[in-house]
Amino acid sequence: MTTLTAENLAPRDGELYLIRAFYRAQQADRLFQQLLAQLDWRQERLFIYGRWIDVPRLMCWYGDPGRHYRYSGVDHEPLPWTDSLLTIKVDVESACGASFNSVLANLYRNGRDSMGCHADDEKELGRNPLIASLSLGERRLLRFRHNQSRQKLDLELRHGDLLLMAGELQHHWKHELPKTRKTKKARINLTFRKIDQLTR
Ligand SMILES: O=C(O)CCC(=O)C(=O)O
Ligand SMILES: [Fe+2]
Repeated sequence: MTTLTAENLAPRDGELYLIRAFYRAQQADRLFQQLLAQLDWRQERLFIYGRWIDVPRLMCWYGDPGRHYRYSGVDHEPLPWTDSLLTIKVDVESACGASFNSVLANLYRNGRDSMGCHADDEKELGRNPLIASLSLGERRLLRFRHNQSRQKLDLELRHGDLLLMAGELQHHWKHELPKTRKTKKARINLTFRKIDQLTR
């Protein structure tokens, strides 16, 4: 495990820190295998233009009880933390000096799986959220685009890398994980988040 000495990679309007090999290969291998086998991976579906579409990846949501979160248009109650997720959470928290109460896990089974362009700007995350994103398995491209200038920033996320998104980033940039023909192998991504309890 390495700690934060990174420079801000965002050219403007936000903060992006990339810690390469936060977990070294061997430990990253072990975590990848554990998460792949142990997490409760689910196929979510979206109702678009009158029909149900499979989301192009598997997902699951873990966290402290009561930390509801909306994704794919559905309100989700978190699953209870697993040992592996708790271990990672503690490591990530000490690296970035912040605490998290939930994690969204995504499994991209191969290069055909993807995530569309979005910002993590849900109200529950607060105004300028810190989101810590751990990559395991195949390397994939994460593409950022600035809302006004359309400036593009591509980051290759590799096995064991930790990416921190902070400051105003979610207000000014969107990000996506495009499909690719370069790989047929799987990648897991964990995004640790702090969800405020909103009164509803
Ligand atoms: O898989 C990734 O690296 C991106 C995940 C992401 O943007 C999200 O979960 O909000
Ligand atoms: Fe995101």
